[in-house]
Amino acid sequence: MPSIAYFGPQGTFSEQAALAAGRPDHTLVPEATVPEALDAVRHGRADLACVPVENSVEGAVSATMDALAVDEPLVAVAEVVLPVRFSLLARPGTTLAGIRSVASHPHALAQVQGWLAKHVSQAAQLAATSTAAAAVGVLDGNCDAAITAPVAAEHYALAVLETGIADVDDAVTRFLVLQRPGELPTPTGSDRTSIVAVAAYQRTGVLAEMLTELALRGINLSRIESRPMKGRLGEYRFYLDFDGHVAEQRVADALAALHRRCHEVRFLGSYPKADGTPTLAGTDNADADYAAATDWVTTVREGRTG
Ligand SMILES: O=C(O)C(=O)C[C@]1(C(=O)O)C=C[C@@H](O)C=C1
Repeated sequence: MPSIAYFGPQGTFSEQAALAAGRPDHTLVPEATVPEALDAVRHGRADLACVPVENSVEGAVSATMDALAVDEPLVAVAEVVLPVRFSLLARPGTTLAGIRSVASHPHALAQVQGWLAKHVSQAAQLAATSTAAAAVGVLDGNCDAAITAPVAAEHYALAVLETGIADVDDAVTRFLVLQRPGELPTPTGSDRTSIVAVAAYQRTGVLAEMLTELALRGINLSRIESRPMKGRLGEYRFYLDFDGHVAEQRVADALAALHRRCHEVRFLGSYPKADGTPTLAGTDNADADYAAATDWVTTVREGRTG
């Protein structure tokens, strides 16, 4: 039976995202960390991995960004965007006033700072590997309460002290569903392409050059992040998300240009956008425009026209 590894244990937002990915034939396999979920796919223990990539409040999930840039390449085949509101779970009988420590994933804690300051300001905040791992920590007696996904209450014998917690009402997290490189998803007209590019650092204006390759082809950039290369200061990987599918000529053309300009380009997938909004493309950049232009150059080369 095919399987999806997700950032677990049971009861995380990542599990919810894996369930929402629309693969009812896949069994769900919890992994303790994002790199382990990705490695499960790299090493053939799972067919797909579902991991968080960015949150509208806290930004990039660096564990995911870093793990996607190294080791065997994986490519995204889908994205899932979930609204993020949290529950506060504790052992039965615990009161808000009695909570001395509250644990969660750092991303989750960052999204509820206002609520914690107002309601449990006395509690020390502890980092857990995930929201559900924090719930396990409460059961194990390592902390008094956990900030979790609401669904965690169905998996762990803990009391729900509060639910619907969010400093930002409309907060969302975006997850990627990834597989080993293989057949690409069919273009839908509402697609996103993700890449990681390592620029030639010593060249002045190199980032502007890279972005110009997209802009000239009418490609809409939807996200740019940088992460350090780790070994030295001043060297970065750039993560670019942009509208369009590599099957479209303007995107293929831009990728080829980036490949020429950069030390390294890693393709992270072309996949349907979760919100279904149509691909934004400037004028004169349709496949037919590229085909007509290529035909014309051919006639010039063959001496058939001026
Ligand atoms: O711990 C979880 O439940 C996760 O799926 C991780 C994660 C994250 O990394 O941002 C996902 C969504 C929420 O924003 C908080 C935590």
